[in-house]
Amino acid sequence: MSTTIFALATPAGRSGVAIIRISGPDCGDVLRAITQRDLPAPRVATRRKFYAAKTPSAIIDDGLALWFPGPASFTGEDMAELHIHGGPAVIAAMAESLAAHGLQAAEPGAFTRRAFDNGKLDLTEVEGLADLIAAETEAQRRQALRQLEGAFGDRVEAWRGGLLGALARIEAAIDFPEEDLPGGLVEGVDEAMRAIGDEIARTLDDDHRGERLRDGLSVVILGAPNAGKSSLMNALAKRDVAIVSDEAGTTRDVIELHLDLGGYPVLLADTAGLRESGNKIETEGVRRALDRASRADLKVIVIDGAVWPVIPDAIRAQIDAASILVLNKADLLPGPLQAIAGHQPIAISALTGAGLSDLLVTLKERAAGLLASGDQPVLTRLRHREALADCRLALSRGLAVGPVELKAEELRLATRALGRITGRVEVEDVLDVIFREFCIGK
Ligand SMILES: Nc1nc2c(ncn2[C@@H]2O[C@H](COP(=O)(O)OP(=O)(O)OP(=O)(O)O)[C@@H](O)[C@H]2O)c(=O)[nH]1
Ligand SMILES: [K+]
Ligand SMILES: [Mg+2]
Repeated sequence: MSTTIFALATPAGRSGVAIIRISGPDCGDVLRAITQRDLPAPRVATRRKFYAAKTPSAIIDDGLALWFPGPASFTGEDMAELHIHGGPAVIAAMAESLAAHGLQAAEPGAFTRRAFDNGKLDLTEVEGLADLIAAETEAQRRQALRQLEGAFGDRVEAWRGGLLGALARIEAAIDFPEEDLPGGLVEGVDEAMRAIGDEIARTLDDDHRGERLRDGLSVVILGAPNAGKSSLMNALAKRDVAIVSDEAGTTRDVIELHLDLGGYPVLLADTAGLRESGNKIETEGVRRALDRASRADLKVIVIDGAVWPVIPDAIRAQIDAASILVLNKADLLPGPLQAIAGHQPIAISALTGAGLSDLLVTLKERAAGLLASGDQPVLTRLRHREALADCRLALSRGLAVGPVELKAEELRLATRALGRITGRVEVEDVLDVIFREFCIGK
């Protein structure tokens, strides 16, 4: 028997309204007890006074109660919401009263765990829900909502259904050879395996766009000391995040900033100027800068307009397909710029703000090329990627083997890998499909 749990669903602290959620078998009894009234009509916000458990004549607060009888609730259990005033003392008194009625404070994620256990959400939907709550930009929100609505899980389940059908055919051929099986039974199995394997391969070949959208695009600002990297960081942040000075070697630590680039999440990093230095701390800063650069999705390489067209070798070495060249201090430079290593630099002045909008447009374009749009069901986690890769491997092995027993074993592994994604691995499924398709053992 499940326990009955409660938790504050709104952030801790002071707020106009706070919402306490309750889930479990004692929910209805406790709601009746704390309101000293009958249950409200299901899913209708109803004005109620809430009473203390230990001194039943004492009113804690006056608010709204909602009653969600299971199984048509988020967790599938009986649930309630108490909308109370969001003062710390009100919340504390309510929590104390619920605990006195025997309810347990919920662990993080406990409601969603119950929803999963009761089949209300599959694992990808659980992940979508977590991502939706964590989403900081529009594209992230759209991607998370799609996953919560089951777009990705449905695709995986459709593949799994196809493979279970193929497995059922093979199992029938193995286990019931005496049965009068329809002709051409095993034919088509390879075809299904190949078709689904190809679709999975296409899904895997996504350049990590969904994962990147979920995690945020990693963009690093690189350049020689005093090129104006921190000035650019501050200009993009529209505030003073990094120290700027005319002293070369000012920045040592990697300084991070979250940016919303037209709906795309970006983690921008300012770094130490790249140069050989006798200073231990600065050398460590340069090591950190290079480490960050090696893991970045994009590199904004800032070239110092004050020494243009001289570009130190350490900076030149960083120019590649992942870089955007920026020539800073354009206010000091007359005339047009020539391309460097095939890249046309964007002229900016971190000081005056000139050219920053051009840089932002380019950054946005490059981000759009690297990130999922949020509108397609995509892989958002390594977990999905690994399971799909396992599935695909099992399918290729299954296609390569002759004996049906071995083919069946690989198919089983393939479906199990997909089942891990949605969290629905069960042998019962195979039996279900066998009996439904062939009516064996009728
Ligand atoms: N004229 C002009 N000066 C600039 C511009 N951007 C930055 N500076 C100046 O250049 C100097 C160095 O700027 P920073 O932003 O500290 O340079 P940095 O690349 O972060 O330097 P380190 O952290 O030492 O590697 C400061 O004196 C800035 O005021 C610009 O667009 N025009
Ligand atoms: K500096
Ligand atoms: Mg700096």
